[in-house]
Amino acid sequence: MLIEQTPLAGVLVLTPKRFGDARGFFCETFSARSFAQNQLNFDFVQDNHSLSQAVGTIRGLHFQAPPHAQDKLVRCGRGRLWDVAVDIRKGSPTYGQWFGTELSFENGRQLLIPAGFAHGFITREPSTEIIYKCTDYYAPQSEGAIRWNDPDVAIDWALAEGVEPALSQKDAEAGRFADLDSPFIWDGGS
Ligand SMILES: Cc1cn([C@H]2C[C@H](O)[C@@H](COP(=O)(O)OP(=O)(O)O[C@H]3O[C@@H](C)C(=O)[C@@H](O)[C@H]3O)O2)c(=O)[nH]c1=O
Repeated sequence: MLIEQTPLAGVLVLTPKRFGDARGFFCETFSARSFAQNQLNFDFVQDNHSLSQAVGTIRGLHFQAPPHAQDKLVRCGRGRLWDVAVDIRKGSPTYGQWFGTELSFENGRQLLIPAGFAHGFITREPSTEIIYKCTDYYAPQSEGAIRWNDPDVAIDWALAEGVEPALSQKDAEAGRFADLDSPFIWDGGS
C-alpha cells in the first residue's frame, strides 16, 4: 500500500496494490493488519455505498460532531469522482483549508479523512459509485454541513462556467463556514 501525505496533517492518500492477471485484478481494499503496521489505528464499524447518476453531482460538505465523529476511508467503486476534505479543527494551522484528489475505479486510490474534517465530492462520470468505511454509526442528530460553494473555503470544483451541480435540498441549504462553531479542536499533532 502506497501512503502519501497531503498538505492537511492527518489526511492521507492510500493506494493499495493491485495484482493484475489475465482475468483482471485482485486488491485488498482494506486490511486492519496493514493499517496497524503503518500506525493507522481506526475501528471502522460502518460501510457506506452511494450512487450518483449525473455528472456534476456534489454531496457535501458533511461531518458528524462528537461523540459520533467519524474517520472515513473513501474510494470509488465505479466511475470517477473528485474527493475533498476541509480542515475544521479549531486552532489548526490549516483551519479552513481544503485538499482534493481524484478517486476513480481506474486509479484505485483512497482518501483517509480523519474526524475533524468536513467531506464532500463531485462526480466526474455518470453513474459514479462511492464506497467508504466509517468509525462511527450514522447519527443524524450529530450531522453538520457547510455549503459546497462557500466563498471563504473557495473549493475549486472545476465546474464548467454556468453549470449547476446536482445537490440534495439539504446541501443546497447548508450554512456558511463563517457561521460554523466547529466542535473539533486541533490536538496539536496530526
Ligand atoms: C449518511 C447516511 C444516510 N442515511 C440515509 C439518510 C437519508 O435518508 C439517505 C441519504 O442521506 P444523505 O442525503 O445524508 O446522503 P449523502 O448526502 O450521500 O451523505 C453523505 O455524504 C458524504 C459526503 C459523507 O461524507 C457521508 O458521511 C454522508 O454525509 O440515507 C443512512 O441511513 N445512513 C447514513 O450513514
